[in-house]
Amino acid sequence: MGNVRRVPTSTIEPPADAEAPRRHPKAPGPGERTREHHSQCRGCADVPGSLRIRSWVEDDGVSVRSRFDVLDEHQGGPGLLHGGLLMTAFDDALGTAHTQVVRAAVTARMETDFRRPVPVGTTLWLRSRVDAVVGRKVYTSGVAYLGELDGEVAGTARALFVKVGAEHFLKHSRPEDLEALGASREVIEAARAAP
Ligand SMILES: CCCCCCCC(=O)SCCNC(=O)CCNC(=O)[C@H](O)C(C)(C)COP(=O)(O)OP(=O)(O)OC[C@H]1O[C@@H](n2cnc3c(N)ncnc32)[C@H](O)[C@@H]1OP(=O)(O)O
Repeated sequence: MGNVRRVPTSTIEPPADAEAPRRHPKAPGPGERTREHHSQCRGCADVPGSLRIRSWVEDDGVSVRSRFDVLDEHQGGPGLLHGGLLMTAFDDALGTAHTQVVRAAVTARMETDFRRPVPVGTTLWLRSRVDAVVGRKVYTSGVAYLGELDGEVAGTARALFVKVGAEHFLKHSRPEDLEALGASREVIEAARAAP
């Protein structure tokens, strides 16, 4: 297999004794609309090619509900939502749930069950939550419903996010995107030179 990195075999089931997650003090409160991940995010930003997912914080301050209007441009099979875009919707919604609890984390692993086809014209509602945080690992899960919250289940997903610091982006993002966010060339170069 040469240089191919071994795929981790650890489960994404949270440990039974993990503590319940708590809302980050700077995260939006119950009923509030959540912030987009980034101004160019293809999940939630208001830009061409985005799924334009909108999310709101639930009463517990940790879970979120998200709305995804399925349009012609989201087709896979004729008149039906592309499965990869349902995964994108879950990635975004679960990623929004994690920002209620931790500042920055990236998707390490995600599992999706596709239960029902989703016709174009449907509004999908997703409920997403953080189940546990253990060290850098953030365990999340979610359900997508057809037409209304708690309607027929279209799919379910679980994802493991891993907390990262600013150096993750300083090392890997395009320099011009970092500079647009205010990072200096010196800071970017120093992060890239670090081991
Ligand atoms: C602001 C965020 C917005 C989010 C919304 C949208 C989400 C996204 O699109 S994120 C983009 C897609 N994801 C990525 O690009 C991530 C690419 N991967 C990486 O950068 C790295 O592999 C990363 C950061 C996940 C982990 O690397 P690294 O920091 O070296 O940590 P590492 O030591 O390997 O793993 C930490 C722990 O997670 C576990 N882990 C890591 N990957 C996996 C995996 N795929 N499956 C199961 N467990 C895993 C490890 O086993 C380890 O567990 P333990 O602490 O118990 O030993």
